[in-house]
Amino acid sequence: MATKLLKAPLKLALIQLSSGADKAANLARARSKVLEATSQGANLVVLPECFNSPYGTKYFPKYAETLLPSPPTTEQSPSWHALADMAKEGKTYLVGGSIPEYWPETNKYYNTSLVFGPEGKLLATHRKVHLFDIDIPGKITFRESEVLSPGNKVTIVDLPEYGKIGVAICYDIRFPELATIAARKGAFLLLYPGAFNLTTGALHWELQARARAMDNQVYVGLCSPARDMEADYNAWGHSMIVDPNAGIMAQLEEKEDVVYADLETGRIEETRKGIPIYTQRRFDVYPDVSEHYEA
Ligand SMILES: NC(=O)CCC(=O)C(=O)O
Repeated sequence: MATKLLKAPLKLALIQLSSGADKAANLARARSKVLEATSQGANLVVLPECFNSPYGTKYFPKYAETLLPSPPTTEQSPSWHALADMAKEGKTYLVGGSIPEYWPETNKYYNTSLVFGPEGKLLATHRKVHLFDIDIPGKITFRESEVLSPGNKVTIVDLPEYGKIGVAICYDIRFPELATIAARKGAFLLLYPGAFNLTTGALHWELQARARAMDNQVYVGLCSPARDMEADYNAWGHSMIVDPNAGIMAQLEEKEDVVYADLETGRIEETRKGIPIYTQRRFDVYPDVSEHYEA
């Protein structure tokens, strides 16, 4: 029998973390929530975008950490070490949301996600590829590119017991090519730490999650910070997990909480058998976006 994309049942947990200005307090809170999730049996835990700081261009330089040499020292990157320790303590795979990263050689900042394995080893790094630059008059203007530089790769991480996952950050979800490349390279799950807001969250959060699942017939998880109406940026919340048929498995409200779902082997194959878009593509009519990507 052909191997399934998801090789073993997996409990996924998304932590809709409430964080504030105190980085050490944010890291301690993240640790307690990660361990709460692993005590419930989670094998893969996800934190939100900018989980260790407020979200906003003025905060990126203040909270940025340097990730080289690898591993960095605790002074260079307390978050790197906190995440590695959480993963090891909870014996879990951990997608560490994202943190602002500073790259001294080029004097550039990035919005970066660190992925750790159950032994506390760094497995992958994803720098947000598409920067959140939008202007909806009277509603929201935001320009990450005033401070940040974009990453330049698709991130696919192999979790040996389970299979491959695609990791990207927030606004990246609006660019379906990243998702399609990861899925065509064998990912069973696409994860997006992300902080939509009250305008775009209401418009598109659920739609984006379900669309990426539907297009690619894979599981999708979106992990938001909890909403804080005292903060400069009000996150949408509503962290959610979607199945390969684009059905919502579980979704939170806006408060701090953890959302879980049991991902089953065979669901992707069953979905693709029923609606076989996966084998019906017409690469003689349009290009395969994954063709030139080396996993
Ligand atoms: N942090 C982000 O990238 C926000 C993206 C967002 O709100 C959107 O609508 O897209």
